[in-house]
Amino acid sequence: MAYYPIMLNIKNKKCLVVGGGKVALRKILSFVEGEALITVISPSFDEEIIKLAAKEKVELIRREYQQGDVRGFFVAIAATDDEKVNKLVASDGEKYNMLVNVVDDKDLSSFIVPSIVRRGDLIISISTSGKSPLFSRMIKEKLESIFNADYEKLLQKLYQKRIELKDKGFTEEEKMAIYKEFIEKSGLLEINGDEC
Ligand SMILES: C[C@@]1(CC(=O)O)c2cc3[nH]c(cc4nc(cc5[nH]c(cc(n2)[C@H]1CCC(=O)O)[C@@](C)(CC(=O)O)[C@@H]5CCC(=O)O)C(CC(=O)O)=C4CCC(=O)O)c(CCC(=O)O)c3CC(=O)O
Ligand SMILES: NC(=O)C1=CN([C@@H]2O[C@H](COP(=O)(O)OP(=O)(O)OC[C@H]3O[C@@H](n4cnc5c(N)ncnc54)[C@H](O)[C@@H]3O)[C@@H](O)[C@H]2O)C=CC1
Repeated sequence: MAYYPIMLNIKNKKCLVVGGGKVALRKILSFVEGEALITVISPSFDEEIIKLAAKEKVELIRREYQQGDVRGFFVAIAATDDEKVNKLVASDGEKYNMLVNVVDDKDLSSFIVPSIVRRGDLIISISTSGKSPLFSRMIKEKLESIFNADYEKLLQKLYQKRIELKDKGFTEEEKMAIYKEFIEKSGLLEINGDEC
């Protein structure tokens, strides 16, 4: 089985995280980036989560997960340290046809979360299909040292150019040549002097 990679628009969508520990925090932070309406259910919360909830759209519900809690959410992440609870969230998600990520079991997950290098709108996503999350993180760290803020700026310029050239009567080939020249001139895709 090969995973199907997508970019989800979660803005103003109700997203649930079950669990209030370190892994939950990481997943909540990525929901915050996506401007989701976030609910977290857990009998206890790490300090960082409590701080985050004070300034972002994060609702904390201090109790254990109860069967059916996933109802009405767009996506849910089971991030507790209790395998049984994570399994219950997964089976609830299946029942209601939802997207569910289970942090300790990729086979029960309808999606898994990649490692990300974010440079504004440029998103480089790395996944090992669940085989080695540490390897994902280390590849991310390597890419972070290569893809600096210049790439974000170049992307913004390319976007401006695309808007500028839209409906101006250029052929696709002509537009591609203009974009390519822009990219080549920047030198940002040259590795050891070679264009990659
Ligand atoms: C399947 C997946 C499900 C999911 O969470 O979506 C999953 C599952 C598991 N992770 C485990 C361990 C670790 N996870 C990390 C880190 C990250 N894990 C992330 C994603 C994923 N982790 C999905 C697949 C990603 C892929 O395809 O590569 C990242 C990329 C994104 C994120 O979590 O937001 C984030 C990097 C964030 C960053 O970029 O910095 C580290 C390293 C660290 O913490 O530094 C370790 C310890 C080292 C190691 O084990 O490799 C365990 C064992 C737990 C145990 O033993 O108890 C399981 C369960 C299992 O494999 O069964
Ligand atoms: N996917 C990933 O990237 C990774 C996954 N893991 C897995 O994630 C699990 C969680 O790890 P951490 O966040 O470090 O653990 P943690 O101990 O920091 O947090 C666990 C949280 O689960 C909550 N919880 C326990 N029972 C609950 C219930 N019935 N309902 C709701 N919440 C409940 C606890 O209150 C606590 O907030 C680990 O057991 C491990 O298997 C660990 C590392 C990385």
